[in-house]
Amino acid sequence: MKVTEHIEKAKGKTLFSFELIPPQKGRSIQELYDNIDPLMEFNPPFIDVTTSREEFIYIDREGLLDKKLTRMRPGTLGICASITHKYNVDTIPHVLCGGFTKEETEYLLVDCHYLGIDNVMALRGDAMKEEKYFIPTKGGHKYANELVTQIANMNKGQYLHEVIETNNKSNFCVGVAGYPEKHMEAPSMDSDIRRLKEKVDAGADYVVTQMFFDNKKYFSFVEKARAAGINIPIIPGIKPAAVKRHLQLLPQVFKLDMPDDLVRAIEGCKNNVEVREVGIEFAIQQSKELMDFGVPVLHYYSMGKSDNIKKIASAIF
Ligand SMILES: NC(=O)C1=CN([C@@H]2O[C@H](COP(=O)(O)OP(=O)(O)OC[C@H]3O[C@@H](n4cnc5c(N)ncnc54)[C@H](O)[C@@H]3O)[C@@H](O)[C@H]2O)C=CC1
Ligand SMILES: Nc1nc(=O)c2c([nH]1)NC[C@@H]1CN(c3ccc(C(=O)N[C@@H](CCC(=O)O)C(=O)O)cc3)CN21
Repeated sequence: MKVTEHIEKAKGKTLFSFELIPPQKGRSIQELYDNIDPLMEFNPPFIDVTTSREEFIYIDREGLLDKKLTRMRPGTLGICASITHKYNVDTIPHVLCGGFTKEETEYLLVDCHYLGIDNVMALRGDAMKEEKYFIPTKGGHKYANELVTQIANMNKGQYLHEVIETNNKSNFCVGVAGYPEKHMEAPSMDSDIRRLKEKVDAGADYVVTQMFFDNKKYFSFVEKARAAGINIPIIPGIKPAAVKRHLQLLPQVFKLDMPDDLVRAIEGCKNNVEVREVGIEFAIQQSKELMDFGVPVLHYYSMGKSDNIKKIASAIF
């Protein structure tokens, strides 16, 4: 079922969902299941599975470093199919521009369609580690709105190069990313909102936001989006702070501000066990306020261990 249908069916009740990152290759899918199991009691209507970019690795061959390009966390679609099969829940693969040609994206979408996966999250994706800025893959898309257009075309029965037109159309519900604190590369908030509107006009059905810690940023983002004519659901993404290192890392990696009361509370912690508790308590308060605002879904970036997400969900749902 589509995300938008889940939201309609909930009739104003806030839903719970979360996001997983595939394990490093060579590891077991059981690790993922162990983190999903404790969260299933909160009835997530859907679970997102991220797609990781390829990266350069360096292999030491008797003193000479051999540079190889590889995807360290493959398996997004297989994980989606197996989670749906095991838990009877909708899964949403993240589809990226970076690292994929348009043809490869088409094959992936065909696989999704055959598997009965009818939601995809369409993202440009991050720059590779050694790149300062995102460099489009040869034969791939430059911005997420182009990817949304490709998916929307498939929904019309139009495949690449117009080689095939068919009445057996896909019917993907398409999610896109939104940035309450502006995307790091966008020159202004207004231009970023215009870019978001382009994705919506291309066919996006809902937005999931980048993580944020200050709800005021989300409320103001929703207001600006509505004023710009964006009328689709805007789902807040929430990441509980969990380790002291997050004080530097999260603002640096995701270009966001942390409220001073949270910063002070984390600074005052003696160890990461305490930080985890502070992060949980903060996320509970944040989630409660968002729920009162009437958000359709609270979407948690669990990305690994789920014990903190379970505590938050227990307090909220
Ligand atoms: N919020 C989320 O749920 C997730 C976000 N991401 C990350 O989001 C980041 C970007 O992905 P998207 O938001 O999908 O990219 P996007 O293509 O929508 O936007 C990327 C940047 O380019 C700008 N832009 C967009 N279209 C443009 C155009 N035609 N001309 C000039 N500038 C344009 C935007 O303002 C933004 O600064 C990546 O770093 C990605 O990995 C990844 C996974 C999940
Ligand atoms: N720029 C960007 N890239 C992404 O892949 C991404 C977003 N933003 N925002 C939305 C979701 C959330 N994602 C993530 C990815 C990793 C962590 C995470 O747990 N990161 C490490 C620190 C970051 C690092 O080491 O680079 C952590 O310890 O929390 C959280 C959310 C993936 N998605």
